[in-house]
Amino acid sequence: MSEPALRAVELTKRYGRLTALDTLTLDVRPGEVFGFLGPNGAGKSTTIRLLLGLARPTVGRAEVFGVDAADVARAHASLAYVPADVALWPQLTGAEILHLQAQTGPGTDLAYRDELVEQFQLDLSKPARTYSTGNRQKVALIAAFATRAPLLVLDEPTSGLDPFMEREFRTAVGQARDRGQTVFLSSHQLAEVEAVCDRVGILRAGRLAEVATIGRLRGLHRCEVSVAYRGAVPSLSTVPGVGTVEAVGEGQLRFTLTGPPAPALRALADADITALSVREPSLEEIFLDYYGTRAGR
Ligand SMILES: Nc1ncnc2c1ncn2[C@@H]1O[C@H](COP(=O)(O)OP(=O)(O)OP(=O)(O)O)[C@@H](O)[C@H]1O
Repeated sequence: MSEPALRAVELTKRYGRLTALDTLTLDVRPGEVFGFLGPNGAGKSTTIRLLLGLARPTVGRAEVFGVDAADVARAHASLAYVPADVALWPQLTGAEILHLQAQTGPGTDLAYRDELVEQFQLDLSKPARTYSTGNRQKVALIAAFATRAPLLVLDEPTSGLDPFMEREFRTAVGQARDRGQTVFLSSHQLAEVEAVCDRVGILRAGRLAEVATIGRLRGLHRCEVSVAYRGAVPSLSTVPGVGTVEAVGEGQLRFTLTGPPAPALRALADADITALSVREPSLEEIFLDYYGTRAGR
């Protein structure tokens, strides 16, 4: 399929005077794992509801593999969705729910589903009303990952999972990618996005602030270089890309660097450098650059 798995064209949602999503234009390519990152209230769930045809855009449109999101029956034939708050039929057991979903969804790989039940250590014999939040999330994730749907849409998929289960989740996303499925997941967990996503979109107060691969996102941001030197102090203050330079001890300097390192390396080559280390920003530092201090609308 050459159509994008998901397409948003100037997608906008207003609730009265509040613009929850502001002219979002975005293509998610078939086969990629796309992370949609943003703090509480940034508009992630609103975007997902619009992409799934669960809410109507004020302006713009959304498509799933070229099908208008409003054409729910056709659009949903090629996707599986796990909402942020999973609701299950309380009187049915986990096994009965998985059976029901396999019969009504876009087709399920039953052998793989059994493997997932093992991986996620889910007790299928219990009625869903006795399941914890995390166990309800597991049922929905297992049902979604076991489908052959070309697109998986996961809203805050690990919010109820413990760290061990988060690891299983990451494995399952990797297996989905290997099978060629597209995964679109929203998250405010940076480590998760960093671990599983090919590209990430950063949403801030309803607007898309950036779309980039994890590597490029880091490249756009400053890294921190520490050097030890003998003799004359390296002259860096006018070098392109070099930001703040600070002396951190006898014969030691630390400076920030943005963009290509060649000019800084040339400047350092003229000094007698005895040690050099480069620290890349963590995704958390990049995230904080976008949101200022504490994330918020
Ligand atoms: N039905 C609604 N009516 C009015 N305002 C709404 C409605 N749904 C969402 N909003 C508002 O739209 C904004 C975006 O909310 P949304 O739930 O999409 O954010 P989010 O990024 O998913 O946040 P979280 O991470 O907390 O789930 C918020 O200010 C929210 O209060």
